[in-house]
Amino acid sequence: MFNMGFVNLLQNSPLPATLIAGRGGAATAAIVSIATLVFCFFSCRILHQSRRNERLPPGPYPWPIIGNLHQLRLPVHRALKRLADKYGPILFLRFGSVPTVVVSSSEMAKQFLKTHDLIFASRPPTSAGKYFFYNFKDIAFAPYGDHWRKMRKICVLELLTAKRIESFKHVREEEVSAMISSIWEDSDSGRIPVNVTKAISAALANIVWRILVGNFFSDDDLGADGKGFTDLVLEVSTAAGSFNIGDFIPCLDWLDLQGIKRSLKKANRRFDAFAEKIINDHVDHRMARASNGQEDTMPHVKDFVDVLLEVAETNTTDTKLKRETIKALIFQLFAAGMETSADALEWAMSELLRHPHAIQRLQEEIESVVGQHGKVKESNLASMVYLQCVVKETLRLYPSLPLAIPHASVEAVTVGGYYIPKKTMVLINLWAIGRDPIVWGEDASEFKPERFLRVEEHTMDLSGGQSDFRMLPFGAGRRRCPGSAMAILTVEYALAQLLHTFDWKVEGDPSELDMKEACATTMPRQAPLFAYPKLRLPRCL
Ligand code: HEM
Repeated sequence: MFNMGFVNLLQNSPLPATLIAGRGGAATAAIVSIATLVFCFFSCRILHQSRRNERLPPGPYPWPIIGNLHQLRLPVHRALKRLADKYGPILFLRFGSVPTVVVSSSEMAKQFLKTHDLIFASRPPTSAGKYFFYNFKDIAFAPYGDHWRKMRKICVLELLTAKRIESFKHVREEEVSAMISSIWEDSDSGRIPVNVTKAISAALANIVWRILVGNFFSDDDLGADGKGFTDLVLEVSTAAGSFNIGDFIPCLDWLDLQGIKRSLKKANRRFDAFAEKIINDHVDHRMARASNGQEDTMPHVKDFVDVLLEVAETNTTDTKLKRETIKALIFQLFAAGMETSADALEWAMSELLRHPHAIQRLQEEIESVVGQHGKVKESNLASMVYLQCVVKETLRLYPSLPLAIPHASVEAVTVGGYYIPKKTMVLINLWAIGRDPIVWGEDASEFKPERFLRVEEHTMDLSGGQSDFRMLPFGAGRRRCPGSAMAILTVEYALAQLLHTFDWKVEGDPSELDMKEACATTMPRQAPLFAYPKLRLPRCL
């Protein structure tokens, strides 16, 4: 969803004239060719001048029009790491006409996200923000400014507070229990391998949806044409994660060569009707409760839509919310909260399955805290130090958004001795930073939760608000993830329960388990994870 990553870049490689001839005929192709030549001429000149006058960071020479786009391969975070190995931790590229800097070391990340945080706190304009999120009424794609500040304030002070997260404890407990039962059932009591990826995704969708909207997640809610809400999220994610030629070569934007704008607008129309119904239902319930006097006698746990409607009713102009904003937030928080946490959980399970000694150590720890028969409670997690190390190690190796969300500079600035022009897109390669051997040692690519047992690592704060930049799975600075506390709690809790209830086995040699990442918007496994569960604690089901 978030990673305006260049997921379909290679499939959608920019060959404008050919693409157009196929769609609209020779006349359009001729216009595009002329526009392309003119653009090519001017972009070469501008490029040449900036290279001559300013000391830009090093990088491969860009081609006219497409710049360095041809150098990207999937997965993009790996391709950018290879370029960083050649040119250094601050690397200059051009994606079409958009100047782009890739940051690949913790030292450099600190310069961008701490020293010059304010300058890089904006986002580049994207079609997803414009056409799906009601012209940037969301938070993640919104440029730095008043609207974003208001959204951030609402997220941090109203929606994702420690108290609010705690109020949904029962949701996490119920949904994790339901996941455990479904795993056991689907595996025919451990006789057939179960699709762990699917079970995790379903549980996370339910948890996040109930927190957001208050009722159970049903994929059929969206209605008519047989496509469910998950399909819609996938559709928008794919469009948002695709390379939209128009975002990078503005003179071709109007042509919508890949149909991305059309697809985003269509998805928005479908979602809008659905979201209107959600909001109307909430308004009706609130009125009914108020007229029955229930608000005082039977206070209920407010979901995020309740909270947003309350904020919308406040009279301060500072926080007054438009309906479109509520709709944009519903969709974005669902996608942000669900996909990322599900990815982290499935990678943790995958690595643990390859490392039986780590599973054993974890199970011993959990048992020592909750006993042999009890269920894990969220209040137990603080005593499970090794569990915390496993989650940190997973996020170090598998940051769900490997390139964060692109940042953009609001003014020109010099960083590390290099000139960074205004409106430069900045990609922070979180994946490369977490695997940097200079910081993490020669075994940086290996899964070793023990490395976090040292006090220095164990006390490391992952939220991105502190001064530690050795790993940044949640980003850092002003645009850091506001959902990190909720994410860590959910992942730790679900993982502890999965390991406490079952022993796990994969088909074949566990060390040979396929660990390739998919080229999606976030970074899930390429192949779903299948494993056999064996019940350890019958009374837990
Ligand atoms: C393991 C789970 C998660 C990971 C790894 C993760 C990671 C990230 C990262 C890397 C960013 C971009 C930071 C940047 O641009 O520098 C981000 C932004 C964001 N995340 Fe998360 N996230 C997770 C879970 C969540 C959850 C549970 C929520 C809320 C329900 C959430 C809401 C957001 C929002 C709203 C933003 C945009 C912030 C802004 O632009 O100001 N995330 N996340």
